[in-house]
Amino acid sequence: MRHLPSTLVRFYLQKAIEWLQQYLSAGDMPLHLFLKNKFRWCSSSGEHAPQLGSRDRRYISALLYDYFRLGKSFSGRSVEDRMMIGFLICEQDPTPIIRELRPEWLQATAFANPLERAGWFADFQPEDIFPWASELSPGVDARAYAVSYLQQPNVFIRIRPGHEGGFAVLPDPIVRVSRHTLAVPAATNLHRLLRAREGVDYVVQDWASQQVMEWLIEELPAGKADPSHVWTVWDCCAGSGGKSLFLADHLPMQQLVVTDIRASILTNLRQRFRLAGIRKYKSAVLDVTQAEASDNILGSKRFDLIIADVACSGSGTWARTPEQLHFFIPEQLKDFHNRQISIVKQACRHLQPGGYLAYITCSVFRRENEDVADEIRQMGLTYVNSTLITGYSAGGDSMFVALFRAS
Ligand SMILES: C[S@@+](CC[C@H](N)C(=O)[O-])C[C@H]1O[C@@H](n2cnc3c(N)ncnc32)[C@H](O)[C@@H]1O
Repeated sequence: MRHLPSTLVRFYLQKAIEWLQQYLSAGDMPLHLFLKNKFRWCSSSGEHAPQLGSRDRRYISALLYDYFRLGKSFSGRSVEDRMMIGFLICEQDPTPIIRELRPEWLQATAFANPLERAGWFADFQPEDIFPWASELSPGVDARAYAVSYLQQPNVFIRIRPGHEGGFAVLPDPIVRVSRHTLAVPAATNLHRLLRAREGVDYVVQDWASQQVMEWLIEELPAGKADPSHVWTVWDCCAGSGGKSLFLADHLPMQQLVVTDIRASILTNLRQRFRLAGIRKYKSAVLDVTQAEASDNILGSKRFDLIIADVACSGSGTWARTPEQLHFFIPEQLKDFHNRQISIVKQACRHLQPGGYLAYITCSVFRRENEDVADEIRQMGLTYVNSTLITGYSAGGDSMFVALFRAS
């Protein structure tokens, strides 16, 4: 149990509240970027700004993140109370701050887990954290999902096939989830712990994302009837290439095309592909909703597998970015839904007869998952199967995947 001087504790709280107000009026930029800019400003503004060491940054960041982890719960309380409650519930050792600022709550620190600590407050209801339960996909446990916000999710590693040897002995705190999946608490310095090379021997990929791809490989004829099939694949919203990297490691491909609307993310993808030794692919910046632009890039090319890991609310990952809970309004789901339909509609024009479409989201909302899947059926594709990966119960993200086949 560390001791912090009273003036320092009060300084952390004052800074966190001041920055919270600035952050809320700045709009919905990612909190980690806002904090990065703030810390950079502090270290470059000389005597006009407070000089913050790594411990100071840790405490101020935790106060802000924990405030957002409460979601819509404790909404009748003051900002300062909510920040203190969040810190008490979500931090492993909240005593240095609580002892100084809310000594009357110290009893609650005797409980080990966040939910028990939260339950110590009479005005806490887990369901209040995430009050949009009626919008969730069937199969999402609203309470378990809401409670998952109280803890920072783990980081997951996927060991690339053929590179397992370097992971026979795992240093603390790395935990083996399965043969190819490892978990570590967020903010662990992996490069210091592992000799294995990131990007070469392993990639950072969430558990849910790995589960989705394992499920997909099993559902495709490659996993079942026809292991000799060599695939032509278009990853139309490829991002930094997590899904394509998985496919390249597990599916025989004769052609891989990756596109994304953002040039910057494709730069990242190319770097990851280079490290992974993947050279046989084509990449292009493309807004898939634009038919003419797609035709310019793809011509009349048709694929036997299209991965549409579409832009979505990202609600399956919000325990990593709890500030999103604050900014979310359910009306946004309509826009996401419409964008998803228009991506899929255009992408499907490049599907081979008999080819497969994998529709993927990192969302827990029915509007983005089952409702879009229903509309894909109405477009004339045959539904094969779907699954919801409820990563909130495994300390990771949650995702939805539905597989369709063109006639
Ligand atoms: C969920 S992310 C993809 C993650 C990626 N598949 C992975 O596993 O690393 C969705 C991506 O869709 C891209 N995107 C959004 N709208 C798009 C559009 N109209 N056309 C193409 N890409 C789009 C975003 O830039 C984002 O990178």
